[in-house]
Amino acid sequence: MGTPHNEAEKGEIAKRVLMPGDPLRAKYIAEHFLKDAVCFNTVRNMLGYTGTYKGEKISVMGGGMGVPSVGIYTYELYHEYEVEEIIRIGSAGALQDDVDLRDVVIAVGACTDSNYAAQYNLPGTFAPIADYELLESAVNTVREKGLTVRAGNVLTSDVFYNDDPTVNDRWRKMGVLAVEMEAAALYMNAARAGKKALCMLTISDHLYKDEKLSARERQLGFDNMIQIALDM
Ligand SMILES: Nc1nc2c(nc(Br)n2[C@@H]2O[C@H](CO)[C@@H](O)[C@H]2O)c(=O)[nH]1
Repeated sequence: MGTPHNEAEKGEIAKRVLMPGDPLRAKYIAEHFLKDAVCFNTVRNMLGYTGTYKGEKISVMGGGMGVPSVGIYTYELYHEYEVEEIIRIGSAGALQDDVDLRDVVIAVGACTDSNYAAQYNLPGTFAPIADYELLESAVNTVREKGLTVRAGNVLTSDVFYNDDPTVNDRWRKMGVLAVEMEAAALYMNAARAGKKALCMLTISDHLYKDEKLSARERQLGFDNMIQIALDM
């Protein structure tokens, strides 16, 4: 049957889904970390796979860039495919001096400049937050691996190239750790569906230091985060 964006049949997607932005990373994870991985979606090349890790069924699927894209794919996973947990594994730009390249940032909450929450007609400002059990499990796993983890607020922005150069300074003064473009939509969809979500990010660029990871270092950092998501 499927949906307008996902040709998977019901039952083909596991209860837990890892979600990188880039579908080619979903392919990479399926090929390098999962056993007996089977592709369940090729619509718009937003690749998704289901395989096993240490005997447990798990799926991995790209979510694309930005709130609208992740809003579509995660809504369908929760509502059409009975997915229970979605763990976004992505990358982000650092906003704080004490957040460094290769750090793992776990989004306790996701501030946003997106209008996504307007659909709920709430009498105030909704706080998009991670599921506590997933958060605790991820933080413990990162610590067991001796990696640096920062847990705090992130910014989910709808704009990558902002015409106003001062916006980052204003989020920075509020202690926001990093900026990306998807977490808030995932957290709002999970809250509305009564399901679980977590967003883990590796820092691949720094907005206040002229530092960037090489492609090799970016891949290494991503492998660490995949391992955390699989072992948590
Ligand atoms: N807006 C924004 N998004 C970023 C940044 N660094 C990274 Br990696 N991203 C993420 O990478 C994609 C944009 O390059 C989006 O999916 C974001 O989640 C950044 O400095 N700013």
